[in-house]
Amino acid sequence: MMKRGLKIALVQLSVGLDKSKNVATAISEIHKAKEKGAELVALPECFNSPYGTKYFDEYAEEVPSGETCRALSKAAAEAGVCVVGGTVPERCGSQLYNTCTVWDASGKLLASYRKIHLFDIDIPGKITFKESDVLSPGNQLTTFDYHGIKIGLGICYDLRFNEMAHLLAKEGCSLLIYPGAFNMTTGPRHWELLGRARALDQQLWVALASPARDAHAQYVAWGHSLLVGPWGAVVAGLDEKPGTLIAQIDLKDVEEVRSQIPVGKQRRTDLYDTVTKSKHK
Ligand SMILES: O=C(O)CCC(=O)C(=O)O
Repeated sequence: MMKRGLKIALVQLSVGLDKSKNVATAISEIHKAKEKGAELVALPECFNSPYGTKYFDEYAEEVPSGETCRALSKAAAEAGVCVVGGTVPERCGSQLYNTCTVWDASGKLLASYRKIHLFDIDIPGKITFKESDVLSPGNQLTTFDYHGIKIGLGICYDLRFNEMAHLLAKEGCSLLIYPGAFNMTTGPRHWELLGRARALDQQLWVALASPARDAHAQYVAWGHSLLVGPWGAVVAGLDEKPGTLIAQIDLKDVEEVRSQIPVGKQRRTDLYDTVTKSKHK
């Protein structure tokens, strides 16, 4: 019988300048999460490198041949767990991307997703960030299947784009996973609100995995990794410190809300539509 749920772990890692140490911490937390019963372990955005445009080139690796990918594949196989490998700065020829890789429980690459919406914002006196100074955007929406559940991927700033979440839901996703690293300005204002909004609009589970907060870092992450259910309520969440959230995802909740409040079937697509384009660019 097809499995109806999944126990997932969101690992809120503390990330520093030492790349090998960052990767080693991630691997050790993957094993600990497995021991606590997790079937899928998700890591945060930019978990092998500090987050910042000045770091991406130095920390970048090829996907999937780089050392971080090899370590994730090995950990997934040894622990026997699916790993959503947060993100790493990816080098491909002369381009850099912000990329999430997914590994199945035998260590095989299941999916690879390059952030499609780059984080370019300017809030004077608070935060100015321009990923597009050094990164290129991906051009493809990405889903994968695990234990009979279709899972969609987004990365951080992608969370702000409801059309993307809508298209992933239309592809059949019941869970969207966003490795992310909001900051001390937009984190308290928007992180949870956006996670809940995407879950409520699309009537699916939403998991947000952040690095832990380091008050001395150049970019201070908000933390607060969380899991939102398809009714739009936060089911579990962390504070700003390193930690791991483990929670059960049940497909029954998705089916329940979608049948009881059937907005998915009530859309007036005769008047409007959202269509996937440039899928294979
Ligand atoms: O949207 C935000 O406020 C933060 C986004 C971000 O930090 C990112 O995309 O890496």
